Amino acid sequence: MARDRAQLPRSGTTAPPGLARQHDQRRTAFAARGGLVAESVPRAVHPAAHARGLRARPAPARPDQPAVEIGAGVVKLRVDGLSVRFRLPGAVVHAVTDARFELREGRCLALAGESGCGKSVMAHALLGLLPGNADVTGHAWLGPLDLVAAPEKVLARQVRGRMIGLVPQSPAAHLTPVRTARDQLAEALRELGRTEAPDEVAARAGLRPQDLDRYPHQLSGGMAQRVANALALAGDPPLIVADEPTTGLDRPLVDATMAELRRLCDEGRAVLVITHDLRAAERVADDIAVMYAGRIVELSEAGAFFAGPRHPYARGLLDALPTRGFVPIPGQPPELTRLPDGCSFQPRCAQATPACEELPVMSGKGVACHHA
Ligand SMILES: Nc1ncnc2c1ncn2[C@@H]1O[C@H](COP(=O)(O)OP(=O)(O)OP(=O)(O)O)[C@@H](O)[C@H]1O
Ligand code: NI
Repeated sequence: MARDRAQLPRSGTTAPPGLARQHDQRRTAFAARGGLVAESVPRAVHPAAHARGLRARPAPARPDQPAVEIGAGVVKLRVDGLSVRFRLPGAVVHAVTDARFELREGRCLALAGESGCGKSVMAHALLGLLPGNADVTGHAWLGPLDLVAAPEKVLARQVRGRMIGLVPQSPAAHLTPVRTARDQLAEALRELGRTEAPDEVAARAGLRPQDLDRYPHQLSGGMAQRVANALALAGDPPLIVADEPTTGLDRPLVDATMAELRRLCDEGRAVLVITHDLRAAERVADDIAVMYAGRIVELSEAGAFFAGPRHPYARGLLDALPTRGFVPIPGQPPELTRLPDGCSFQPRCAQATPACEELPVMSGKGVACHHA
């Protein structure tokens, strides 16, 4: 994965240290409660609802854009024109632009793309976990509830942990260092009003009772991952968001984690897995969404995607895999503060023509490219 990371340069801007820290504190508080944020988390750490009140530039409306229909099953989450902007002094980061996709029960959607393309920001937008300098527009329908418009109280009491479980990026860093895994799981269960014993929930995530006696620094990467999974599953949510669940794991653990996510799907949950690792995605995903510079540029069923991706960027990502030629994509992603007007991939694209000066619209077949 270090190799995958090396091939996939970070795009866009980096959050100033203060903002990044604020963001991390909130994620930590969230993950330490098993993807649950109860009222005990200070309000100051939850400015997302406030941020939603300060909407900036809405994403351009696009009535011409058809919905991409993939897969069967009941829709659990419908993301419709979701955009996220971060206000920085003198600049605006276009982190996510006009995202549209559905998560269905029993299906796993993998969200792939180079580092910095907006994957985690999208996940955090769904959970109301963005910092105060974020403006979120569009909709994310969880049944009749629009997660974008929902007040923080509703997200905290009804959504996080109960409806949507988050497996955070780098789980070890998100556990409270001074408390055992059992303690943290017990607290999450208590806050969710669940009566199961921590050992029972942990067993479902592949942990032995003695593993729960450990403090975070005593957990291996794989065990910390399982503790994070157990925390995310504590409230038995129908929808799971796993943000890079395999980063830093060796291949057998990657396989085990993906098998676990697959099992969650097969039990009827809807799973969104964010990953750099297309090989891992291939093992678990029913559908693949490829993001580039904040936009979803291809959305396909996994079988069709791996047989022949249609967007030139998606092809580039596959060709960059060690198993598929190891050919890196030339160039760098654009700064998210200065996106080109047309296709963002155009400067790196071998197929670019003058037509690419115009923004390609996502087609009904799930690809946003003038040449697909
Ligand atoms: N609080 C913030 N303020 C300003 N910019 C931010 C903030 N948080 C994230 N960003 C920017 O938003 C963009 C998308 O970040 P995001 O974390 O979603 O990337 P990612 O696709 O998850 O990457 P990775 O694979 O490295 O985790 C990046 O350019 C990042 O620097
Ligand atoms: Ni991320």
